[in-house]
Amino acid sequence: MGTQTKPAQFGVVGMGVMGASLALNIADHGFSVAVWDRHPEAIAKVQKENPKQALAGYPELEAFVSGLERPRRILLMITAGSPVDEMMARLFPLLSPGDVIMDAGNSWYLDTRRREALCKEKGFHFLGIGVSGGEEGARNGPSIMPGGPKDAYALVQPVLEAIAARSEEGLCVTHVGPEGAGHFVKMVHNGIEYADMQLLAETYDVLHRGLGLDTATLADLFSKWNEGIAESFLLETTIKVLRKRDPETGKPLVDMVLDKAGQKGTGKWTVKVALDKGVPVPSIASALDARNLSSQKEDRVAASKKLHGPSVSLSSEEQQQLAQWAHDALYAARVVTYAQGMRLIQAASDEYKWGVSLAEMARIWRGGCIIRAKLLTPLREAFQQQPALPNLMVSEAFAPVLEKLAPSWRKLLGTATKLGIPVPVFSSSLAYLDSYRSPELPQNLTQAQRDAFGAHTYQRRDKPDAGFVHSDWLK
Ligand SMILES: NC(=O)C1=CN([C@@H]2O[C@H](COP(=O)(O)OP(=O)(O)OC[C@H]3O[C@@H](n4cnc5c(N)ncnc54)[C@H](OP(=O)(O)O)[C@@H]3O)[C@@H](O)[C@H]2O)C=CC1
Ligand SMILES: O=C(CO)[C@H](O)[C@H](O)COP(=O)(O)O
Repeated sequence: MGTQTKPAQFGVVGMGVMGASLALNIADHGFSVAVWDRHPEAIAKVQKENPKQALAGYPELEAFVSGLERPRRILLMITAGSPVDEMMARLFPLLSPGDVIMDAGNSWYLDTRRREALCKEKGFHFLGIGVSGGEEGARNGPSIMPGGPKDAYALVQPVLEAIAARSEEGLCVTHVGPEGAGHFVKMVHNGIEYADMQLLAETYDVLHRGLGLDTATLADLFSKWNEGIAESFLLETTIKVLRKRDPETGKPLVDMVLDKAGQKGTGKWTVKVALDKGVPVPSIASALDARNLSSQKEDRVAASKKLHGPSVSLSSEEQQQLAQWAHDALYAARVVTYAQGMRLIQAASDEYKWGVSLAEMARIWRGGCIIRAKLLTPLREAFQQQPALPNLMVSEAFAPVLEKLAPSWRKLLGTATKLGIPVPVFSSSLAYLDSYRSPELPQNLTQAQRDAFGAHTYQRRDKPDAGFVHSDWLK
């Protein structure tokens, strides 16, 4: 296992996929790193596979903590939830005032607030840090979203800045805000990730099943798209996935994958929080529902025998234009998805007085993270020019783009609906755009219905100062 005599500058707890990669990344940048995992063999494995990084591994937690220079900087990269509380409880008796605990997993932001308060009581610092980029990002440069007290951030800033991704717009790390701001932003990042992934899945479905393009042709088409405005890490990943062949059958590997999507919970949290805060995020909610519905495989198979879709063919215009419509709709729907996520972050930042800069969030997402995309550059500029922008969709940069692309988007939806191919995120995103741009919505009827059956009262348009009134609708 091996220990070192000179105290290590940084400690990492958890040698799973992300913890091991982050520890190696930190070591690559010249910091001495001590590591601990509850299973010593996990430590030995990382050390054996990476002899150059010389990680100091400790099977005993006490020795690991003693082996760190003060103030100790300990990053937890373990399963979110109760394991983090358990780990902190084990660390507390071993720490000294001024030591810093960082939780870099996908933790619930209210847990982060609670943990920070608990650490403060005990004289320790606590940071809740969102990390995005998967295993590769953690190893070579993730996007990092740290939240917590600024003085605690200052103690770890050089390390986080050394290991973060760099884009043309700078380092992909910044202090997001106090308390759970970092984990909140990471949660919304994941919500956007769900919607963007589902948009790509819907695009693939319409062009594959609807237009009959095979996976190789789709990969070529998406590669062309990825050279233009639609460029993104998730599109790039989709291309790689579509090109992969199954060594066993020689078929495209994606065709061998069972169509039941899993999830670990951050998408669900995003939707729950959005509901609590009254911020509509229909694109993210539809993506979550799409995963949930996909998991009901047996029901879907049974239903397919009773509920039949349309039997129609595409017009020659649809055959020629569908790919272009899909391209335009993908970009426009993505803008709308990011608009919802940004609105949700703004709402939380206002409520908790976090002072999160949306422009900075767009900047640190430009490299390293799963939702990095070309559109984040004009998105950042939009929030830089107008920090109090009510919604990204009405920005000078994006309003004309949405105007221009919406006709293609409507055509795509029309064609998909005609074919009976589900496009839940494309359609809910367009409904969001259409609702947001409507000065009139039919909720006058909703209010009248509420008042009619439950005397819930309503406001009159012609007497705005009259307050809430009731009518006897049913007589
Ligand atoms: N994978 C990804 O792409 C990303 C993951 N994350 C987040 O990072 C965190 C870690 O994820 P990942 O590395 O993928 O997961 P892994 O399952 O690979 O690793 C989990 C780690 O947590 C440790 N662990 C679990 N329970 C306990 C406990 N009670 N006490 C101490 N250690 C415990 C495990 O130890 P042992 O192996 O010994 O059981 C292991 O080291 C999660 O919060 C995840 O949501 C964030 C961004 C991206
Ligand atoms: O945090 C991440 C990326 O930033 C993870 O990849 C994300 O948790 C995956 O989520 P899910 O398993 O729910 O699809």
